[in-house]
Amino acid sequence: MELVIEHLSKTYPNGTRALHDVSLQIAPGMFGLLGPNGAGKSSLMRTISTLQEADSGSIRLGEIDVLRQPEHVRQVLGYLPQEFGVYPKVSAAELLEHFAVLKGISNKSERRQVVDALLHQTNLWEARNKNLGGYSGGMKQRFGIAQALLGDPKLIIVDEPTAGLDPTERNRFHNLLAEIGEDRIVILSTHIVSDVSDLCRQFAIINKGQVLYTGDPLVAIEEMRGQIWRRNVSKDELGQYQQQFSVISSRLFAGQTIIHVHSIAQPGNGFEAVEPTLEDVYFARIHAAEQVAAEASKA
Ligand SMILES: Nc1ncnc2c1ncn2[C@@H]1O[C@H](COP(=O)(O)OP(=O)(O)OP(=O)(O)O)[C@@H](O)[C@H]1O
Repeated sequence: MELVIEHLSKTYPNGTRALHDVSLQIAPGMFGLLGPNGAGKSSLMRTISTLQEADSGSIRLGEIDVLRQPEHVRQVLGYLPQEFGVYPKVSAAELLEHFAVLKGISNKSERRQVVDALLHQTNLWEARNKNLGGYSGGMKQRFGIAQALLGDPKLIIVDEPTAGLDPTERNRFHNLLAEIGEDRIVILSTHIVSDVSDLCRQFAIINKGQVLYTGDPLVAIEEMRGQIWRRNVSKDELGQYQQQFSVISSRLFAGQTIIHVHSIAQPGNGFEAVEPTLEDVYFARIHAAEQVAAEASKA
């Protein structure tokens, strides 16, 4: 089953253009949707999840017309929203049982089996009788995945799931996502580039409601080969370099400022070529789009 999004656009009543002619083709497996804050990721996720409408365009999930048959989508969809609220005074086992009833698993012994299996799969079995209010961020996110997996959905959407998790919990969450992404479509919306490079064989970069790139992360990296250059600069020089070159990122390392420049030709003395990463791809694409927008606003 494929998810095919074509020419999707959405402008909110206050005039904010959140999605502009978005087209994406998503095959089973993990798909990373990468973009800065405000790029339109949540708007797209909510539209695919049938929680809000689009102004124009279409979304097809296999045979289902997502925008016209929301009730069909809901039967095959699991959704972990950005803000996943839980009832603090009930246990994971109780709440999952309750969600399972809502999901229509009416046979008691079947429900028990499903709930127990999900608690094991998400590594919450030991803590199943603890109140959710006492769960850590990572445990809450794993519980979010458990509820999203009820009813064996074909499409799972997770919105910024690793924000705020410590490295161990993030790692554990990655492993869980990789496991559930084996045989269904999992869309992972995030601004954390390494979430995508670790997990996804397909991804897209969106910025200001527009798709800047979509494809395979390894291909995207390969395409940047030979175009990323690094140099150490002093803090005072940074502004000057930004004027002169396409500085796509600058970061401090051991008290020094390291810049990455995107350039097809060797930018000059003191620059050395580096192996590009997905982060370079991401910053280079966003930077190029901003340049185009700046030029257009000048004209
Ligand atoms: N209900 C709304 N009404 C008006 N504007 C909205 C609404 N929801 C989102 N926006 C605006 O639409 C744009 C896209 O927002 P969206 O939440 O989809 O982005 P995002 O990529 O998910 O960002 P974040 O990572 O910050 O959640 C932003 O400018 C946001 O302020």
